[in-house]
Amino acid sequence: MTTKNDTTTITLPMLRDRIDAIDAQIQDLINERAACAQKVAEVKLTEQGDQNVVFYRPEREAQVLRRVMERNKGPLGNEEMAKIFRQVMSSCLALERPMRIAFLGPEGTFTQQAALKHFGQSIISAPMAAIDEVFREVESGAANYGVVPVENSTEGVVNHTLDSFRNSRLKICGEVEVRIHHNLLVAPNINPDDVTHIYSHQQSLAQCRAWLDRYWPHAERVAVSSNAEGARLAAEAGKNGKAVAAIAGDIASQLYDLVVVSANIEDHPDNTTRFLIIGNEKVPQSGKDKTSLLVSAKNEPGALYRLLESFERHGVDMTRLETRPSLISKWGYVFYIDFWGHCEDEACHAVIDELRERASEVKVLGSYPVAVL
Ligand SMILES: O=C(O)C(=O)C[C@]1(C(=O)O)C=C[C@@H](O)C=C1
Repeated sequence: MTTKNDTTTITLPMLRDRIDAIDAQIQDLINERAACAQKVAEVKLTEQGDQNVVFYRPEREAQVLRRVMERNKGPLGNEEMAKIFRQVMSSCLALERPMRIAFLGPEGTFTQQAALKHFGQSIISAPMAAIDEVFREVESGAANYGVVPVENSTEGVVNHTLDSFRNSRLKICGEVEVRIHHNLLVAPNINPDDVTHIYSHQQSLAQCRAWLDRYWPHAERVAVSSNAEGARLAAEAGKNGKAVAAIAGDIASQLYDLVVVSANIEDHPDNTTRFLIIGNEKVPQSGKDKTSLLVSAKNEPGALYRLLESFERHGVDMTRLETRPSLISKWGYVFYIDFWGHCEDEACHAVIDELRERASEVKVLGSYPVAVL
């Protein structure tokens, strides 16, 4: 190989030598960074005392990743570069204190994928059987943080998650989005043409409704607790020669050794789920934040209008408004409101103060950095 205007030949061994030298430099620098993180842990322990030291700092991580993307010159893309730094920080944090992360299990769910996307690979995974168990695990201190699904771009909100915030003191300290690709899966010994039942989580079945109506109108759809559980059941059934299929993602198909009959069967190609990170601490401002509130309106004419008017007047941009039954009075409702900004930003603070005067209850569920990756 020769370069333009240059007669010097660049050989493969030369390039590999150069890569080896760069790798050695990167390795030294990563270890230098890791040693810094260890020092950070010592400072945190001295400043905060042994009890309740907060090692994980979502606002700082978001700032680091945003800066990585802003200064990136390529040829690696911004996201690719941020993913590398995501893992570097994950390793550094594990060196400070390994984080136990509870998520809606079993192993292989999209929620696990979200946990790994948000925290990196260096975590202790704690799969839970249900959303309220994730909340309990974090409340009890058995897990440092939890990850739960909150809304899907095709199917809307995950009611269980919203309802779990009612009686919980946990705070939302982050969000993460995952593109959801579904596959129709069977055990290797099963002929797909024989399939009589299709197992998956009810949300996943709904996200593939049109595809199932078209290609599998006669197979019975069976809702189970998660799509990974559906994959496990399909694998078990296959061992007994039963022609059962599952709808699940790539991780679950690999985990349970299933064969992909059809890939990417979701009805909407941009099918995305948003997950929340829940923890025990409030998160300081990161410079680009969102806030989530739970608001009980007074049962009187114009009550909702007066809540919304406050956002408009202070120029605070709402991103979501959900209504759920209040569970206290029949036909009473509570509202889940998300908006841009941090509860300590002046305008957001003013809105929250006004809502407290106008609503019967306002609970700040958390202010947290907008998802970076
Ligand atoms: O800055 C800190 O507080 C750190 O602990 C360092 C660090 C990092 O590796 O950059 C690690 C973990 C935190 O969640 C945030 C950042």
